Amino acid sequence: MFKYHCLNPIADIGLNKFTGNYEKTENVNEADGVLVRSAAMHDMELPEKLLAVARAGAGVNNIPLDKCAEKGIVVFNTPGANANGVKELVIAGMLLASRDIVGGINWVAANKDDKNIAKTAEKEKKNFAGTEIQDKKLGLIGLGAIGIKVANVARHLGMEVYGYDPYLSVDAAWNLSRDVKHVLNVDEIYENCDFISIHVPLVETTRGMLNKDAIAKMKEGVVLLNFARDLLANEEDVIEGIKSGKVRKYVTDFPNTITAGQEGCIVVPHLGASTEESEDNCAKMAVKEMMDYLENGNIINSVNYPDCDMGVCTQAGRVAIFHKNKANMITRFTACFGDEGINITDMMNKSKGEVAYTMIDLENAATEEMVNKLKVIEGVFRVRVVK
Ligand SMILES: NC(=O)C1=CN([C@@H]2O[C@H](COP(=O)(O)OP(=O)(O)OC[C@H]3O[C@@H](n4cnc5c(N)ncnc54)[C@H](O)[C@@H]3O)[C@@H](O)[C@H]2O)C=CC1
Ligand SMILES: O=C(O)C(=O)COP(=O)(O)O
Repeated sequence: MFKYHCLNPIADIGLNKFTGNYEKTENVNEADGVLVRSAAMHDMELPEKLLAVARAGAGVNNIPLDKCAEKGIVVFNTPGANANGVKELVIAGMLLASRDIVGGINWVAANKDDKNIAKTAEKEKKNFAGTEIQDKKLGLIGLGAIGIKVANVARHLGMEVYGYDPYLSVDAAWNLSRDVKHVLNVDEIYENCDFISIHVPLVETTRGMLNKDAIAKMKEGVVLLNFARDLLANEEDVIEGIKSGKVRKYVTDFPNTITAGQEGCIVVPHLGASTEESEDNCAKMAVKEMMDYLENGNIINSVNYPDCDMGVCTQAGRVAIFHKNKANMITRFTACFGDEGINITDMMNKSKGEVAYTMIDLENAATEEMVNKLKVIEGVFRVRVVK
């Protein structure tokens, strides 16, 4: 029996995929797996028993990835599962920045008791007029699951699209409209685009990349859209840009004390992935990944361990070892079984950066003694008897 805990509400359609072998627990300390959306986990004590964290979503900056890796806790996310939800809101963001739709709606609500509202509206509407997005230039920083979708739909809306992503995957390149201008220097986006939308993960190298130096290179009246993470922008610099007239609007999905209620900022309460479809997709994918890992030891879509998939174990035993990615580890692991005369029928070793994962199928189940021998090998973080 496995136990799981939800740090955020997770869609039932996903949770219902758990079989009778799973039980929900309100006590995180007794959970084998944790499901999470945006709950902050950095200050959380990681329970000793915990084997896996599945983020029902894309961004994992709320999870201590390295700390989890060192404890042999696999962190998963759900690539692409909420990308369409975000894409649609980015398009809405461009439209909200182009015309004062919100101002207009508020005006109507404030004048609801005016018997002549139909007539007055015709006089007032000039105050909420704007521009169109067709034929404007859109620059996308990051062409992953979301960036590609925004690029392709913007082309259909008649925009000229520039894309920048130094790590563009082959899969992404296949899915990207041929009409998107792929630039190799982000400055080309800053210098040419009327709308700039950022879709990269928040990591040390991307933190604060939309700052005053970047803004200085941009066109007068640029619209900035941030549906990725607030800390990707130096928002004090963005506010300066708005005050000076250089930045026409800043559309962000991440309210904070810098942007909330600020003139020129259109702030949405982190609604990018809050659609029925995205929530369902993410929940289903997160639960599937967690079950495959808990039951079979297979890792698919992890952000802190390599993918490693040996299917369902048909042998008597399966052992999974989390360890440092360094020389001579496999020899030492195999010796632990060889010394006891246990035959290894299959094995797989994969690495990701400084960590590695080894799965070993055995003709006989591993004994406690063998597991203890593996645990004391220098560089081993965790040994898990899957079967
Ligand atoms: N507002 C919301 O509700 C949501 C926000 N997000 C945020 O959006 C981000 C992107 O999501 P996805 O597109 O699904 O992720 P993804 O992993 O599919 O795409 C990210 C892309 O950014 C690229 N990249 C990394 N560093 C870069 C750099 N310095 N310059 C340019 N490109 C760079 C990568 O090569 C990758 O193609 C997430 O990390 C998350 O922070 C994601 C989903 C929902
Ligand atoms: O997937 C992401 O990165 C998101 O930002 C969505 O967050 P949420 O699941 O809506 O709390």
